[in-house]
Amino acid sequence: MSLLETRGLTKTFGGLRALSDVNLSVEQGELVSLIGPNGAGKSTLINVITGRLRPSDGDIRYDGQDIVGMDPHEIAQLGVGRTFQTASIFPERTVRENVEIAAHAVEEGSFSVNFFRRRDYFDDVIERTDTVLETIELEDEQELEAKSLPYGDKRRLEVAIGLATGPDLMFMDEPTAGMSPTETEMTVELIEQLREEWGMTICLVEHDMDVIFGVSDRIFVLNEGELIADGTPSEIRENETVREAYLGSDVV
Ligand SMILES: Nc1ncnc2c1ncn2[C@@H]1O[C@H](COP(=O)(O)OP(=O)(O)OP(=O)(O)O)[C@@H](O)[C@H]1O
Repeated sequence: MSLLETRGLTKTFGGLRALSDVNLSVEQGELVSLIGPNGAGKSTLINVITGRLRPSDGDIRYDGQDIVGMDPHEIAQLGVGRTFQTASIFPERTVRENVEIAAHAVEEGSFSVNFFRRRDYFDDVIERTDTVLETIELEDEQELEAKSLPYGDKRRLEVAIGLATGPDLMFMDEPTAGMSPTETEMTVELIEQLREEWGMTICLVEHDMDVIFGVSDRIFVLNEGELIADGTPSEIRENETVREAYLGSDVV
Protein backbone atom coordinates (compact mmCIF):
# COMPACT_ATOMS: atom_id res chain seq x y z
CA MET A 1 0.00 0.00 0.00
CA SER A 2 1.27 3.44 -0.92
CA LEU A 3 1.69 6.02 1.82
CA LEU A 4 -0.19 8.61 -0.23
CA GLU A 5 -2.53 8.00 -3.10
CA THR A 6 -4.82 10.28 -5.08
CA ARG A 7 -7.43 9.04 -7.53
CA GLY A 8 -9.28 11.29 -9.95
CA LEU A 9 -8.31 14.34 -7.94
CA THR A 10 -9.92 17.44 -9.39
CA LYS A 11 -10.16 21.02 -8.21
CA THR A 12 -12.02 23.71 -10.05
CA PHE A 13 -12.13 27.42 -9.34
CA GLY A 14 -15.19 28.63 -11.20
CA GLY A 15 -14.57 27.55 -14.78
CA LEU A 16 -10.87 26.88 -14.26
CA ARG A 17 -9.68 23.31 -13.74
CA ALA A 18 -6.64 23.86 -11.54
CA LEU A 19 -6.35 20.07 -11.05
CA SER A 20 -7.83 17.61 -13.46
CA ASP A 21 -8.17 13.90 -12.66
CA VAL A 22 -4.80 13.56 -10.95
CA ASN A 23 -3.77 10.00 -10.03
CA LEU A 24 -0.53 9.70 -8.15
CA SER A 25 1.02 7.60 -5.44
CA VAL A 26 3.98 8.10 -3.16
CA GLU A 27 5.68 5.22 -1.37
CA GLN A 28 7.00 5.31 2.18
CA GLY A 29 10.55 6.72 2.27
CA GLU A 30 10.48 8.11 -1.27
CA LEU A 31 11.70 11.53 -2.25
CA VAL A 32 9.45 12.78 -5.01
CA SER A 33 9.29 16.14 -6.71
CA LEU A 34 6.46 18.03 -8.24
CA ILE A 35 7.35 20.24 -11.16
CA GLY A 36 5.44 22.18 -13.76
CA PRO A 37 5.29 25.63 -15.33
CA ASN A 38 3.77 28.55 -13.39
CA GLY A 39 0.08 28.00 -12.77
CA ALA A 40 0.34 24.24 -13.40
CA GLY A 41 -1.46 23.42 -10.15
CA LYS A 42 1.41 22.49 -7.82
CA SER A 43 0.33 24.67 -4.89
CA THR A 44 -3.29 23.68 -5.41
CA LEU A 45 -2.31 20.00 -5.22
CA ILE A 46 -0.47 20.54 -1.94
CA ASN A 47 -3.31 22.62 -0.53
CA VAL A 48 -5.87 19.97 -1.43
CA ILE A 49 -3.81 17.13 0.08
CA THR A 50 -3.04 19.03 3.29
CA GLY A 51 -6.69 20.03 3.75
CA ARG A 52 -6.46 23.77 3.11
CA LEU A 53 -8.66 23.36 0.04
CA ARG A 54 -11.41 20.84 -0.57
CA PRO A 55 -11.19 18.88 -3.79
CA SER A 56 -14.10 19.23 -6.19
CA ASP A 57 -13.86 15.52 -6.93
CA GLY A 58 -11.66 12.49 -6.31
CA ASP A 59 -10.11 10.54 -3.44
CA ILE A 60 -7.04 11.09 -1.29
CA ARG A 61 -5.77 8.28 0.89
CA TYR A 62 -3.00 8.68 3.42
CA ASP A 63 -1.75 5.46 4.97
CA GLY A 64 -4.92 3.80 3.73
CA GLN A 65 -7.23 6.37 5.32
CA ASP A 66 -9.58 8.62 3.37
CA ILE A 67 -8.58 12.18 4.31
CA VAL A 68 -10.92 14.19 2.10
CA GLY A 69 -12.95 16.57 4.25
CA MET A 70 -10.57 16.49 7.24
CA ASP A 71 -9.33 19.76 8.73
CA PRO A 72 -5.69 20.73 8.13
CA HIS A 73 -4.77 20.10 11.79
CA GLU A 74 -6.30 16.61 11.68
CA ILE A 75 -4.28 15.80 8.57
CA ALA A 76 -1.16 17.22 10.28
CA GLN A 77 -1.81 14.98 13.26
CA LEU A 78 -1.89 11.95 10.97
CA GLY A 79 1.69 12.87 9.96
CA VAL A 80 1.38 15.08 6.90
CA GLY A 81 3.47 18.23 7.29
CA ARG A 82 4.48 21.11 5.12
CA THR A 83 6.75 24.07 4.88
CA PHE A 84 5.41 27.25 3.37
CA GLN A 85 6.47 29.30 0.44
CA THR A 86 5.31 32.49 2.13
CA ALA A 87 6.54 33.28 5.61
CA SER A 88 4.61 31.39 8.25
CA ILE A 89 6.85 32.76 10.97
CA PHE A 90 5.87 34.90 13.96
CA PRO A 91 8.40 37.73 13.47
CA GLU A 92 8.35 39.06 17.05
CA ARG A 93 8.86 35.62 18.60
CA THR A 94 12.20 33.95 19.06
CA VAL A 95 13.38 31.17 16.80
CA ARG A 96 12.82 28.70 19.63
CA GLU A 97 9.31 29.94 20.36
CA ASN A 98 8.37 29.60 16.71
CA VAL A 99 9.43 25.95 16.72
CA GLU A 100 7.74 25.31 20.09
CA ILE A 101 4.44 26.75 18.89
CA ALA A 102 4.40 24.30 15.98
CA ALA A 103 5.37 21.39 18.25
CA HIS A 104 2.57 22.37 20.69
CA ALA A 105 -0.01 22.60 17.95
CA VAL A 106 0.40 18.98 16.98
CA GLU A 107 0.73 17.62 20.54
CA GLU A 108 -2.46 19.39 21.58
CA GLY A 109 -4.68 16.40 20.82
CA SER A 110 -2.99 14.21 23.41
CA PHE A 111 -2.98 17.07 25.95
CA SER A 112 -6.71 17.63 25.79
CA VAL A 113 -7.46 13.92 25.95
CA ASN A 114 -5.63 13.32 29.21
CA PHE A 115 -4.71 16.14 31.57
CA PHE A 116 -2.38 13.89 33.55
CA ARG A 117 -0.14 13.50 30.55
CA ARG A 118 0.64 17.19 30.89
CA ARG A 119 4.14 16.59 32.22
CA ASP A 120 5.02 14.25 29.38
CA TYR A 121 3.41 16.64 27.01
CA PHE A 122 5.70 19.55 27.92
CA ASP A 123 8.74 17.30 28.02
CA ASP A 124 7.87 16.06 24.55
CA VAL A 125 7.52 19.58 23.19
CA ILE A 126 10.88 20.65 24.66
CA GLU A 127 12.63 17.52 23.43
CA ARG A 128 11.16 17.80 19.96
CA THR A 129 12.10 21.49 19.78
CA ASP A 130 15.69 20.72 20.81
CA THR A 131 16.00 17.96 18.21
CA VAL A 132 14.61 20.14 15.44
CA LEU A 133 16.86 23.11 16.30
CA GLU A 134 19.87 20.83 16.32
CA THR A 135 18.97 19.18 13.02
CA ILE A 136 18.33 22.47 11.27
CA GLU A 137 21.43 23.98 12.91
CA LEU A 138 19.60 26.90 14.45
CA GLU A 139 20.65 26.19 18.04
CA ASP A 140 22.90 29.23 18.27
CA GLU A 141 20.15 31.48 16.93
CA GLN A 142 17.34 30.08 19.10
CA GLU A 143 17.00 33.13 21.37
CA LEU A 144 17.00 35.64 18.50
CA GLU A 145 13.81 37.26 17.30
CA ALA A 146 12.77 35.55 14.08
CA LYS A 147 12.58 38.85 12.23
CA SER A 148 16.28 39.52 12.86
CA LEU A 149 17.43 36.37 11.02
CA PRO A 150 19.14 36.67 7.65
CA TYR A 151 17.08 35.41 4.69
CA GLY A 152 18.65 31.94 4.46
CA ASP A 153 18.12 31.28 8.17
CA LYS A 154 14.49 32.42 7.91
CA ARG A 155 13.94 29.88 5.17
CA ARG A 156 15.51 27.20 7.38
CA LEU A 157 13.22 28.24 10.22
CA GLU A 158 10.27 27.60 7.91
CA VAL A 159 11.56 24.05 7.44
CA ALA A 160 12.07 23.76 11.22
CA ILE A 161 8.44 24.77 11.81
CA GLY A 162 7.30 22.10 9.37
CA LEU A 163 9.53 19.51 11.07
CA ALA A 164 8.31 20.39 14.55
CA THR A 165 4.90 18.97 13.72
CA GLY A 166 6.61 15.56 13.46
CA PRO A 167 5.60 14.63 9.93
CA ASP A 168 6.15 11.28 8.25
CA LEU A 169 5.41 12.91 4.91
CA MET A 170 6.55 16.46 4.36
CA PHE A 171 5.72 18.78 1.51
CA MET A 172 8.49 21.29 0.97
CA ASP A 173 7.42 24.29 -1.06
CA GLU A 174 10.42 25.83 -2.84
CA PRO A 175 12.83 25.37 0.05
CA THR A 176 15.76 26.87 -1.87
CA ALA A 177 13.97 29.85 -3.45
CA GLY A 178 16.14 32.97 -3.24
CA MET A 179 19.03 31.15 -1.59
CA SER A 180 22.71 31.55 -2.39
CA PRO A 181 24.52 28.50 -3.85
CA THR A 182 26.00 27.71 -0.42
CA GLU A 183 22.61 27.95 1.29
CA THR A 184 21.08 25.80 -1.44
CA GLU A 185 23.77 23.17 -0.88
CA MET A 186 23.05 23.17 2.87
CA THR A 187 19.34 22.75 2.19
CA VAL A 188 19.96 19.84 -0.16
CA GLU A 189 22.10 18.18 2.53
CA LEU A 190 19.31 18.76 5.03
CA ILE A 191 16.72 17.19 2.73
CA GLU A 192 18.96 14.15 2.29
CA GLN A 193 19.50 13.95 6.04
CA LEU A 194 15.75 14.07 6.75
CA ARG A 195 15.26 11.26 4.41
CA GLU A 196 18.18 9.06 5.42
CA GLU A 197 18.33 9.67 9.17
CA TRP A 198 14.71 10.46 9.91
CA GLY A 199 13.23 8.08 7.35
CA MET A 200 10.97 10.85 6.14
CA THR A 201 8.97 10.72 2.94
CA ILE A 202 9.40 14.00 1.10
CA CYS A 203 7.54 15.75 -1.68
CA LEU A 204 9.46 18.68 -3.01
CA VAL A 205 8.18 21.57 -5.11
CA GLU A 206 11.13 23.39 -6.61
CA HIS A 207 12.05 25.53 -9.54
CA ASP A 208 15.76 24.73 -9.26
CA MET A 209 16.12 21.86 -11.74
CA ASP A 210 19.63 20.95 -10.54
CA VAL A 211 18.16 20.31 -7.09
CA ILE A 212 15.18 18.40 -8.51
CA PHE A 213 17.18 16.16 -10.81
CA GLY A 214 19.89 15.67 -8.18
CA VAL A 215 17.78 14.46 -5.26
CA SER A 216 14.53 12.95 -6.58
CA ASP A 217 13.68 9.26 -6.82
CA ARG A 218 10.72 10.17 -8.96
CA ILE A 219 9.36 13.32 -10.54
CA PHE A 220 5.73 14.19 -11.18
CA VAL A 221 5.09 16.72 -13.91
CA LEU A 222 1.95 18.82 -13.85
CA ASN A 223 0.82 20.97 -16.73
CA GLU A 224 -2.42 22.94 -16.76
CA GLY A 225 -3.75 20.82 -13.91
CA GLU A 226 -2.97 17.48 -15.54
CA LEU A 227 -0.32 15.00 -14.50
CA ILE A 228 1.50 14.61 -17.81
CA ALA A 229 4.41 12.46 -16.62
CA ASP A 230 5.67 10.45 -13.67
CA GLY A 231 9.10 8.85 -13.74
CA THR A 232 12.72 8.75 -12.63
CA PRO A 233 14.84 11.83 -13.39
CA SER A 234 16.30 10.19 -16.51
CA GLU A 235 12.87 9.12 -17.74
CA ILE A 236 11.56 12.66 -17.26
CA ARG A 237 14.54 14.17 -19.07
CA GLU A 238 13.80 12.01 -22.09
CA ASN A 239 10.04 12.46 -22.02
CA GLU A 240 8.79 14.17 -25.16
CA THR A 241 5.54 15.47 -23.59
CA VAL A 242 7.51 17.09 -20.80
CA ARG A 243 9.88 18.72 -23.26
CA GLU A 244 6.90 20.14 -25.11
CA ALA A 245 5.33 21.52 -21.92
CA TYR A 246 8.57 23.29 -21.16
CA LEU A 247 9.25 24.20 -24.77
CA GLY A 248 11.62 27.09 -25.09
CA SER A 249 12.27 27.38 -21.37
CA ASP A 250 15.29 25.08 -21.52
CA VAL A 251 14.70 23.52 -18.12
CA VAL A 252 14.82 19.81 -18.91
N1 LIG B 1 -7.91 30.39 -4.73
C1 LIG B 1 -7.91 30.44 -6.06
N2 LIG B 1 -8.94 30.99 -6.75
C2 LIG B 1 -8.96 31.01 -8.09
N3 LIG B 1 -7.99 30.50 -8.88
C3 LIG B 1 -6.94 29.94 -8.25
C4 LIG B 1 -6.84 29.88 -6.83
N4 LIG B 1 -5.67 29.26 -6.51
C5 LIG B 1 -5.07 28.95 -7.67
N5 LIG B 1 -5.82 29.36 -8.73
C6 LIG B 1 -5.50 29.15 -10.15
O1 LIG B 1 -5.26 27.78 -10.34
C7 LIG B 1 -4.20 27.55 -11.24
C8 LIG B 1 -3.11 26.75 -10.58
O2 LIG B 1 -2.46 27.57 -9.61
P1 LIG B 1 -1.33 27.05 -8.63
O3 LIG B 1 -0.98 28.19 -7.72
O4 LIG B 1 -1.75 25.77 -8.01
O5 LIG B 1 -0.13 26.78 -9.65
P2 LIG B 1 1.41 26.51 -9.33
O6 LIG B 1 1.82 25.38 -10.19
O7 LIG B 1 1.61 26.34 -7.87
O8 LIG B 1 2.09 27.85 -9.82
P3 LIG B 1 3.44 28.61 -9.34
O9 LIG B 1 4.60 27.78 -9.81
O10 LIG B 1 3.34 29.91 -10.08
O11 LIG B 1 3.37 28.75 -7.85
C9 LIG B 1 -3.74 28.94 -11.71
O12 LIG B 1 -4.38 29.23 -12.92
C10 LIG B 1 -4.22 29.84 -10.59
O13 LIG B 1 -4.48 31.14 -11.07
